Amino acid sequence: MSNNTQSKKESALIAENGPWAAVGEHPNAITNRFYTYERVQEIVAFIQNIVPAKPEVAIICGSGLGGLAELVVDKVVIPYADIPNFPRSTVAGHRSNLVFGILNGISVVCMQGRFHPYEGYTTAACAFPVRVMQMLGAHTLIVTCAAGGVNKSYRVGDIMLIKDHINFPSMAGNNPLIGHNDERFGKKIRPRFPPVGHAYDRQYASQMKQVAAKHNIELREGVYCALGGPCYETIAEINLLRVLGIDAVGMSIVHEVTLGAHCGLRMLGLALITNKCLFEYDSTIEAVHEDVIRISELKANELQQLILDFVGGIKTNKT
Ligand SMILES: O=P(O)(O)O[C@H]1O[C@H](CO)[C@@H](O)[C@H]1O
Ligand code: HPA
Repeated sequence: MSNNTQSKKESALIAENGPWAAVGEHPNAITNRFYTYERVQEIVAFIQNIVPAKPEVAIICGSGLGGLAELVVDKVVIPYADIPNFPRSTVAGHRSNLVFGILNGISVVCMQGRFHPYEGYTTAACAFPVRVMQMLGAHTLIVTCAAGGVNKSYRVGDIMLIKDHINFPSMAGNNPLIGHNDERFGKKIRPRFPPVGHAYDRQYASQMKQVAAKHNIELREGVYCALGGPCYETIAEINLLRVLGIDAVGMSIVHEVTLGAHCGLRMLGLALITNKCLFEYDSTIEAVHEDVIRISELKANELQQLILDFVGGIKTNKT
C-alpha cells in the first residue's frame, strides 16, 4: 500500500471513529491484551501437566543468583523455551528455567532468570510470570537482585532487605498494569488502583531480620530504585538518587512487585550490593556486568542461607 493510500485510510478511520483512532495503544496495554487471564490459565495448565504439585513460594533469582534453584530437591526443571508464549532471558547470569521442588520443606517455584525492560520486553511482559506463579498456587513472592550501592556506607557484598522502592519507569508512565484491568487476577477482586505502600510485607521483613541475626549476617535495610537501563548511571544521576534517599539502584524488581501487589502476594525483597556507585568525577572505577555476576556468585552463599532459613519458617498455607 502506498503511503498516500495508507494515510487516506487512516484519515477515514479518524473521521469515522474520532481522534483516538489515531492514538497508538500503550505497549503495556498491548502486552496485557495478549497475556489475558485465559492465556495465563493456558500456561498454568501446561505447567500443571508436568508438575501437578502446587508451589507455595515463588522466588525470582537475580543476576548471578540462580544457584539458589540448585538447592531445590525433588527438582523438576522446565526451560522457558518449552513453555508456550513464555519469554526467554537474554542476559548473562540469567538462565531460562522454571525450577520446581522443595526448598527446606516448602514447595517452591524458582525463576532461574528474569526479564528486564532493556532486553526489549515491555514491563508488563517482564512481570506477567508473577501472575503465572500466583495462579499455580504461590502465596508468597521473594524477589532477589544485584544492585549498585548508592548509600555511601554500603560495601560490596552487603545484603539489603528492601523496605520500599521507587519505580521510576512507572513515575514516567510505564506501569505494567497499564491497559485493561482484569479483576480475576488474584484471589480477591483486583482493583484498578492497587495500593503498593505496603508491598513489602512487614512481618516477613522482621522474620528475615531474625534469620540474619541468627546467622550473624549483617543485613542492611533500604530503598531500592529501578531505572530503565541498560546503561549504568551517570555520576550526576547517582548524586540525584542519593539526594532522593535511595540506597540501592538496579533495573528490575519493581514491575514484578507491582503485579505481585495486584494479585495479592506477600512479598520479600533482597538486593545484593555488587558494586559501589560512582559519586566522584575523578573516580576511575566503572560498573561492569561481569563484576556484578562475579560478586553475586561469590556472595550467593549468604543470600541463599537467608532464603533457605526464611522459607523454612513460612507456615504452610493449606487454604
Ligand atoms: O536486577 P538483576 O536482574 O539482578 O540484574 C542487575 O544486574 C544487571 C546489571 O549488571 C541489571 O540487569 C540489573 O538489574
Ligand atoms: N546500576 C544499575 N543496576 C545495577 C547496578 C548498578 O550499579 N549494579 C547491579 N545492577
